[in-house]
Amino acid sequence: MRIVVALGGNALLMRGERADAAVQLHHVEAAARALAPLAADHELVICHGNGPQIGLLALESEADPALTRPYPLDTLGAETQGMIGYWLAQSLRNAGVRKPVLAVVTQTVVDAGDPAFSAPTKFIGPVYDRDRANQLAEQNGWTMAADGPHWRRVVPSPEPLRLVEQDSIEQLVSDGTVVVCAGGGGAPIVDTGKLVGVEAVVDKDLTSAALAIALRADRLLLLTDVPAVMTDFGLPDAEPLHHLDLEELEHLTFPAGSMGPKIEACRRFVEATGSTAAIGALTDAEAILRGEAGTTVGVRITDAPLRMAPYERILRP
Ligand SMILES: Nc1ncnc2c1ncn2[C@@H]1O[C@H](COP(=O)(O)OP(=O)(O)O)[C@@H](O)[C@H]1O
Ligand SMILES: NC(=O)OP(=O)(O)O
Repeated sequence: MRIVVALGGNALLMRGERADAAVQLHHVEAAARALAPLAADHELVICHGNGPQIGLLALESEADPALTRPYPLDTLGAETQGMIGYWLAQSLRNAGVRKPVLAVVTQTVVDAGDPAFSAPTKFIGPVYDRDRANQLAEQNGWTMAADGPHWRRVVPSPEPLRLVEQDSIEQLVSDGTVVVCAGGGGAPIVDTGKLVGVEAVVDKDLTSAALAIALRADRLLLLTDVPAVMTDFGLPDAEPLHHLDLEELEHLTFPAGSMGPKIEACRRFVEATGSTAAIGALTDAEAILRGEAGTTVGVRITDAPLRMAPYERILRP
């Protein structure tokens, strides 16, 4: 099978956790161990998030007195692709992947007229209390928005139209290379005859869906820090959803900055390919592929019951 996996930025650096390189590398190593079996048996393309990481780089850039202007988000996005791609490529090899592994910096074309440029929704960086968020908004001209009980910076997140390096990725994956690409949704650019970076962070789940469709992938796996899509999420009677078909999706709504884009990515992939997409925990990658964990969207893989036991703590906080 040809599989496109999207790894959540939050799974690589959990909310409230120290952003030290060693902490993140530790999470990347766990991700690599979970993905290594997939790499052995399938064609594998790995995309990753960068929300926490690009926010940190933006803070550093804002605070650097040596700079006339802070680095733009497209450039910081490319930096996160290099950093996380390096960690992933190294950790996949250390996890025993014997195929060639290549991390590539890629660009995602967006529309300069996308309404997202005037309505920021993408959470980046750490969480703050309301006072600190107000202070940063005033100091740096940032837009802040509520993320659960906290506040966080939000930036424009335009629609991914296509990846500039799509054909090269197809070539590499067809040749048996495990490709790490489209990190942070890809460095956002507009194409007006000349490629120019723009101030945005593209959603990596939507980019992964666009790439999975372009590569004619058999599966799209969106791996994050929750074991499944849940009804009444965060409430005591939350229940995991084993399976959703396209019709059911029409009647459900999910939060814009988190589960919403994942559901939309699944919908687009399933609609375009007639195959199966899935959402679940990173550590369950193999079980999700078999349809035994997580939430599948599209063609149902198995009727076996969802493995609930390990998730009790998360499902019923
Ligand atoms: N119905 C839901 N079921 C499960 N998780 C949900 C739901 N609604 C919102 N979420 C949130 O979505 C988050 C995953 O999205 P996101 O934070 O964007 O992840 P990532 O950075 O890993 O891609 C979960 O941590 C959870 O807080
Ligand atoms: N770019 C992006 O979608 O990152 P996260 O997964 O960290 O939100």
